[in-house]
Amino acid sequence: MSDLVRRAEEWLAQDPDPETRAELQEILDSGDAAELQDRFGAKLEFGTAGLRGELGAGPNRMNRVTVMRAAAGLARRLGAGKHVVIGYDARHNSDVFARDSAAVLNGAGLRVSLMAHHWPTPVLAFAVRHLDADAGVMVTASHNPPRDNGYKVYWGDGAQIVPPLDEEISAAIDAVGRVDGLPLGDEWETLSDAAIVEPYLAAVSALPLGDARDLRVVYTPMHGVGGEVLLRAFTTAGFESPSVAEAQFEPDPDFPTVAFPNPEEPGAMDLALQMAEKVGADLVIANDPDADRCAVGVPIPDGGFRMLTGDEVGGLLGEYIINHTSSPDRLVAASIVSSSLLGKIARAYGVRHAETLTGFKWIVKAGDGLVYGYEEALGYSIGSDQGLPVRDKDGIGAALTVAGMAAQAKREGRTLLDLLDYQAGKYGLHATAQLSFRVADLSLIVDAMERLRSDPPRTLGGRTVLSTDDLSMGADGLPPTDGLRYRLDGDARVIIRPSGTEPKLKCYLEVVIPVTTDTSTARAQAVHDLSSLKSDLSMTLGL
Ligand SMILES: O=P([O-])(O)O[C@H]1O[C@H](COP(=O)(O)O)[C@@H](O)[C@H](O)[C@H]1O
Ligand SMILES: [Mg+2]
Repeated sequence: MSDLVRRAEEWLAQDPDPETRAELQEILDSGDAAELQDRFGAKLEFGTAGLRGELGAGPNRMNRVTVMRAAAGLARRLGAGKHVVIGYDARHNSDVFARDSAAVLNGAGLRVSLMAHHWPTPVLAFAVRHLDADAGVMVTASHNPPRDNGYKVYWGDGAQIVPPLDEEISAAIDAVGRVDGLPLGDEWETLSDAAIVEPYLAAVSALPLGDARDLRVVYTPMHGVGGEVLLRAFTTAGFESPSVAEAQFEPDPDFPTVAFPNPEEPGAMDLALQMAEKVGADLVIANDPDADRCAVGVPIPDGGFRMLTGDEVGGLLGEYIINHTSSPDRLVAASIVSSSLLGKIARAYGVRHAETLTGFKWIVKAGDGLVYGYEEALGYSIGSDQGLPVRDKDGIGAALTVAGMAAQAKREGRTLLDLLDYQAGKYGLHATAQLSFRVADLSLIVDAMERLRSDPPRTLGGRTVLSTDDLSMGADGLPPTDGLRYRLDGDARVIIRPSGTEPKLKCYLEVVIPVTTDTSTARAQAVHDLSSLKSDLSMTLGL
């Protein structure tokens, strides 16, 4: 306890933020050992997408001290004279964290370009390469709850950092002394709309979008920062401006109309779907709050709309991009927790295919010639024969490409659902689902993984487990990662892994059903099979 108190007092003495100082003083005064342990017994580490955590005082929270330390560590690892671009979303304190980072980096002798406004994550990822910078920082917690914030770090190749670079930066952060002793600079360049958003818009509107433009689109940025840039992207590319879910259009760090600002969460799409019914939309598009994810909804024949899964959109875009590129050494990639459909599509066209670990930082590094990468978590990076303009997932480039594809289908008298049926007939119905368990105590996840390893399930959802891969030992030449993969009887697969961005255990399910009579019979079978897998997994995991 006394050691924790000492660390807390040392933190308090250097914290420039009166709010977190008051919060920490209160904890110290109350002598709340559990709170101190939670905040000072651990520190935020680089996860799937940078640092991410709750706002509040202490090294295990996002706050000005954590951010200044991260920037100082990054500065040490890069060295004076290097150029860093900084972007930020509209969350609580994101702009403050961005300015603190700019001051620390500049104070350490680095050149800094700071976005003039809260723009989407893909604009920052684009900017790193467009400006030929050495690194980038995006202050965002993406789709996490309002109380969180985060720090995505990019290297000069425009992709988020992977090991061992993240470990090297962590070590450099650990070597930072007190932040109140850091030299602060105030000479940085402000990146205007013309300097960065316009070139980004030019790049995404040059993607292979086809030439059909007749489409009625409803859009929501889910209280995040995608709105303005997405609407401009649509009109720049020649589409009519989408109708917007007004109550969610302006950035709002409290995300007032949704429980979680994640298009995958139940209820998050309600407003946009109501609007889509009202205007008779052909397509509903949502971005997550930092606009790197893209969710897609379509009208269904019996009335109403349905959201497509990330894997459904991933398969459609995959075949579309293969059909709209021609370079001989093209490569497409997806993460191992995504559907196996992309691999089958690639094989059918004689295109190279790669599987990577979860996280877009891995997907964009799948290899040379990458024209398309996707993951089930609504993440897509779209390219052309010239490569990917954004080496991270891009919810805006993806939205445009889906719109281009849907408009082309519409011109031919078809819908995206028809395209899905076509793919099911050609490759088999690849149906996927996710089951995730949010926990208050991370040790529950550690225990669940340990139980699975010590007492491996023999069957899941009534299917025999044919083989188990412990991904922590490395599998298929991939770097080791905490996770378990089960291959099941009858072409089914389950992967279980702890999230690297939220306190969640995630299970990714896939069943492949051959289409023998018609797709609706196969779909009904898939729904049944996935739900028995889900209920069996819930029981097995006991979470
Ligand atoms: O949150 P975002 O939109 O930055 O997205 C980040 O986190 C997602 C969830 O990761 P995990 O399953 O480890 O929580 C990853 O799929 C994604 O590649 C990564 O960029
Ligand atoms: Mg995001």
